[in-house]
Amino acid sequence: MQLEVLGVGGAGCRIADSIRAAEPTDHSFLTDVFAFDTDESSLNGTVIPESHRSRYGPDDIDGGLAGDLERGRTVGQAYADDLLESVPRPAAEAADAILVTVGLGGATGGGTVPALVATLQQRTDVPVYVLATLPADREFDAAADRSRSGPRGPAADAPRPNAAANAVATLERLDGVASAIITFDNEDWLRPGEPLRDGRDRCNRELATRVAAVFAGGGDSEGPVAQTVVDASDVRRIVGDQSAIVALGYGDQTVETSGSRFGLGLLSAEPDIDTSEAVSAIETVVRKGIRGKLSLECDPETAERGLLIVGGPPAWLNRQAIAEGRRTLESAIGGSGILGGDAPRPDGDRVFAAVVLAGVESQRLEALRAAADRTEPAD
Ligand SMILES: Nc1nc2c(ncn2[C@@H]2O[C@H](COP(=O)(O)OP(=O)(O)OP(=O)(O)O)[C@@H](O)[C@H]2O)c(=O)[nH]1
Repeated sequence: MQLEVLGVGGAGCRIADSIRAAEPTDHSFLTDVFAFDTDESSLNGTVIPESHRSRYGPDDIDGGLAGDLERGRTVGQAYADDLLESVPRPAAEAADAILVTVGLGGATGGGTVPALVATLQQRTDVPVYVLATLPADREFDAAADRSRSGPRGPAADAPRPNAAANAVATLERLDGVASAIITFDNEDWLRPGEPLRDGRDRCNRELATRVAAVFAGGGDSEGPVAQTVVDASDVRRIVGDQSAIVALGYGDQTVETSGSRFGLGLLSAEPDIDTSEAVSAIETVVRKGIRGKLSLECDPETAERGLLIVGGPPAWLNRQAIAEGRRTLESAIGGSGILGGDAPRPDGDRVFAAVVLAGVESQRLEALRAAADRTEPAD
C-alpha cells in the first residue's frame, strides 16, 4: 500500500525521518514524507528535503513551545489548514492512507495534531492514522529519573513536568478524530536511566522497522507477489475507523541466503531450504511478534482484532507455517477479527513477523492518566 507521512513537532519529525530511512529500496510504500514544526532548529535536524519541511507559528516562538499545550492548541488550530498548503503534495491522491506522527507530551505536536487530523479527515476519504509516542516517566517524574543522579552527571533532557497531562489530554482530543492511534511507549523502550536524547534514535529505528513491516505489505512492487497480499483495505479492516488504540509487535531472524541471489549467478535463484528450518524460523518470529515486546505493553488477549504479516526471502515463506502462525494469533487475541498475509523480500536476509493488535487495553494508559491527575490539568 502507499502511505503519506506527516510528522509534527520534534518527535513527529524525527520519526517521519526514520520511517523514510526504513523504506526498503526494493519495496517503496511512501508517497511522500513531510515535517512540520514550530522549532526551526529541530526541523533542520531532519534529513527530510527542505521542500518537504515547514516551520510554522508566530515569529516569537523560538525553540518550540516548551510543553505549553494551551498555546500549542491555539497555534495548531490557527495553522492546521495552512500547513497542508505550505508544502507540495502532488502525490497525495496516490496515498491509500495518511500517517501523522507525533510525540505525546509536548505542545507543538500535541497541540496541532488533533486539528490537523480533523482537517485531513474532512479533505480526504482515506483513513488518517496517528502514530503517537507516550512519554517516559523520567520526563515528568523526578523520582523516576535515574539519569539525573547517575554517573553521567546532569541529565541531558530538560524535564517536562506536563508530559503525562499533555499526553492524556491530546489522546482524548484524538478520540473520535483519528481513524486509529498506533502507540509506542518510550517508557518501555528507553533503557533504565537512559536519557531520551540518547535513546531516541534507537527507539525511532525500532518503531520505523515496525511501520515499514506493516505498511510495505506484500503488493504494489516489482518482484514476486505475495500469495496472500495484505493491502490497504485489510489494514483498514483491522485497525478500524473508531480511534482504536493499536500496538505493534515484531520479530525477526536472520536466515541463510548465500547461494540464492548472490555469488556468481551459477546457482539456482531458489535455494533449497530445509522445511523444518523454515517452519521453525516462522514459528520463532511469530512467537516474538505476539509474545515479545510490543510497541505498547498490553495483553494480546485484550485485542479485538489482529493482523499478521510474515515476510522474508520467498524460499523461506512456508505456507503451512504461515497458516499456523495465523491460528496462533487467532487464539492469542480475545476478539475474533484476524487477517494474515505474506510479504516476499527476495533481497532480504531475514524472516520477519509483523503483528498489529487493534483495540487493545493497556495498564500503561491507566498509569499515565493517574500521573496526569497528580499534575496540573492541561485543560
Ligand atoms: N520515540 C521518540 N520520542 C520522542 C522523541 N523526541 C521527543 N519524544 C517524546 O515526544 C514528546 C514530545 O516531545 P517533542 O516532540 O520534542 O515536543 P513538541 O511536540 O515539539 O512540543 P514542544 O517541544 O513543547 O514545542 C516528549 O515528551 C517525548 O516523550 C524522539 O525522537 N523519539
